[in-house]
Amino acid sequence: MGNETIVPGLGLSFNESTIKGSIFATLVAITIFLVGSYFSSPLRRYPGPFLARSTNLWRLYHVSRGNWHLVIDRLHKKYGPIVRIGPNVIDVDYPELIKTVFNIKGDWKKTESVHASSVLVEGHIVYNLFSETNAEKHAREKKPIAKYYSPNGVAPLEPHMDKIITQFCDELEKRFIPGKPFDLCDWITYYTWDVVGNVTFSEPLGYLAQGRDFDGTLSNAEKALDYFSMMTCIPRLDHWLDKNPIFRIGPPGFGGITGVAINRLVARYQGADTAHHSADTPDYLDKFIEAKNANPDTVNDNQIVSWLMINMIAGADTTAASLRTVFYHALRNPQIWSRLRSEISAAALDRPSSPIPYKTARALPYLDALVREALRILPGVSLGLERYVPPGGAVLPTGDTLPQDTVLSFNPYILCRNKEVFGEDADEFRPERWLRAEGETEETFASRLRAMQDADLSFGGGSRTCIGKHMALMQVYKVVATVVGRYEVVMEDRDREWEVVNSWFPRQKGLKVRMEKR
Ligand code: HEM
Repeated sequence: MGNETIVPGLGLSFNESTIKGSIFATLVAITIFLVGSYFSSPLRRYPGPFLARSTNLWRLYHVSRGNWHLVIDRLHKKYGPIVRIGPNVIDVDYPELIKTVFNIKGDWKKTESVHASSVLVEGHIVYNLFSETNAEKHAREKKPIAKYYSPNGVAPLEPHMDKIITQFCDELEKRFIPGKPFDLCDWITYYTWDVVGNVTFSEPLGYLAQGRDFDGTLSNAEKALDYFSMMTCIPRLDHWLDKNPIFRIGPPGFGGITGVAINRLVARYQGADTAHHSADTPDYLDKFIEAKNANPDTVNDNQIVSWLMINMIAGADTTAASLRTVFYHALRNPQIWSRLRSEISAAALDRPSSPIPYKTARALPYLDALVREALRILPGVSLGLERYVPPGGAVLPTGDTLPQDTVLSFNPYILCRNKEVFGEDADEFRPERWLRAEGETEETFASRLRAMQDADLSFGGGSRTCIGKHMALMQVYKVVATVVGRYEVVMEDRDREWEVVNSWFPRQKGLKVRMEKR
């Protein structure tokens, strides 16, 4: 008999040689599994880290560290345009494939990687406009409301945004002028969440007024997004964790936001929110009720709550991430800020008494270049957008055919840095790349611009393109133009890099500024 290990309390005893034997058998099994999956996969010819070929845990580990964009960038620099990042997943840097994959037909289906951002209702998982992967169900959910997010659909929302931009400026002036340093990152978050509240319910959610995450929603959202980002790697895990009907082990739920959505819906039906809501300036809740009335057989109140929630969950942090990038780079590079200021002055927009109209802001070429460059250098989604290869397989630019159901991952962060499209300085922040260069012919510029636009996946593409794009852009252009027109803003420490945590949406921290009125 060898040495025995006794587990107190359980009355179990293990023989030392049995333990060693079990460890050895487990190691052998793991090795056989790793080697087996390495040699048996049709993707074995594609380069990538050894562990990534056998398990998605490798990717999950890196995504959980919040620096996936840097890891995948390094891997593409090392291996080239194709990197195997999972047993059945390859990440590709082929802008020429975007039009084929992100098409209107939707035959390249979204993978289950987005399923975690759903809810469990009475034991059933309920998907939303973002996480629904079934093309027919997705179309049914999108059709009744798509028109409210088109450029014409968002135009009537401008007064709602004006109200919040005015409040944003008032709060900053009251609290920080003259010259008191504050973190612009936090205030941008309060701004975008309040805009979403106001365009959706005609009432801000209250973060600007309170100057803090008073109800914990913002920090809950951060934790939920961290969780979603990890579940993109092994979506099945979510069934055991957050969607476990017996014992839920997930991130904090969106109970607060769900409560807000339900309460506002009930208040609207009862006419109890007339203190802030007027039919003259309709909001999304009005539109969703209109959609229900027009489609009584397919739209019910649960659907309305789902649409309301998606506005908040998908609309605020994405826009905040992009807006922070605009300000960070404009403030870090004094020549960018000064060129922007000159453009605003030349357009007679200095010290505007009210928020600058979207149409005016959109017509400023340098501001436009700045926003495009910010969306390029750090896209609001910097994880891979995954699609299944459809029946019949797919041919890569290399000539290789990929079998049906292989997962192709397109990371906007990578595609937006493609040197063939964006130039050798693609890693640098340079808004001028979006403008016609000196000596460049109109035709050359037009074709260069088209190539850059075609490679830009910052809002996704095709049938699953971002529904909130026009709303997000309106928020961004208007507030940047208004702030630059009104204030002198200086970054506290221009040499200090900020911190970027790449969650489902990138989260930046550390943009300390001081402001003065112009
Ligand atoms: C600058 C801000 C934003 C960025 C960078 C952004 C980015 C994206 C991207 C890349 C996708 C495609 C995801 C995929 O293919 O898997 C997407 C989809 C989506 N976005 Fe946005 N988004 C922004 C703002 C918004 C806003 C304001 C809303 C508010 C409604 C929104 C709602 C959605 C929805 C519902 C989808 C799924 C659309 C579908 O599958 O039909 N987004 N977004």
